[in-house]
Amino acid sequence: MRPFLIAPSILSADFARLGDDVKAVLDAGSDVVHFDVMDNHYVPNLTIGPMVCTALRNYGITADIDVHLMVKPVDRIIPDFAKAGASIITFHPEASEHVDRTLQLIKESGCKAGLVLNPATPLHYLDHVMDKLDVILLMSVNPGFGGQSFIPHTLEKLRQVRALIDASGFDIRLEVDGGVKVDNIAEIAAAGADMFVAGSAIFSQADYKVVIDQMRAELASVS
Ligand SMILES: O=C(CO)[C@H](O)[C@H](O)COP(=O)(O)O
Repeated sequence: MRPFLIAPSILSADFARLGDDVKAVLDAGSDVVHFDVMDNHYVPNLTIGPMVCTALRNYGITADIDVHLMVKPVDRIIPDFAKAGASIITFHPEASEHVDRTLQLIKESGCKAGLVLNPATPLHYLDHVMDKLDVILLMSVNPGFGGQSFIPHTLEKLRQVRALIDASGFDIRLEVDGGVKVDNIAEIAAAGADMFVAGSAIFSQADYKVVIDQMRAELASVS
């Protein structure tokens, strides 16, 4: 398994001082900035777009930015996010008319590409596109809001996707998003995840380093 990556979801960051907050969470030892894009159409919430991604890059954020598109349609916003400095772009297959074409568009834009599966979305969406995926993101809550509880059946889904990835031989990250905390991250890693999105668990704490160190200590116990 590759090194575990911790990706704070800036959905729970302080938007009034976003640059400083993102810098703080990276300085505290996290790896990747998870950037949640919601359109009040595909999901019932409205967040941030490419201009905010550009602003973070202009502010000096050099870490990978993992853009999770919860928007429909997806294709027309992809080149804008690539220009804005996205490193990874993931989308929900139900939000794309042509999943293969959308994956290709992300790659042609120079970003890594991934599919996101909601808690009730079947794994068959992965059929025929494994060779085009850099990331598979399993939602462990229904998308739209931070601070929800981890849905336990995600553990079995993670085990199934881990087996699919290992059997495929492709180099694909298995990311999980929603309700990830210090007290469940080891169990989630043991089920096969290697990239962990955590919003409220990190940003609700006064000292981000304490909680990130605790997550790393939990992950160290997983072989
Ligand atoms: O995509 C998301 C919601 O759609 C968020 O990234 C996710 O819920 C993370 O927040 P938390 O760690 O607080 O559950």
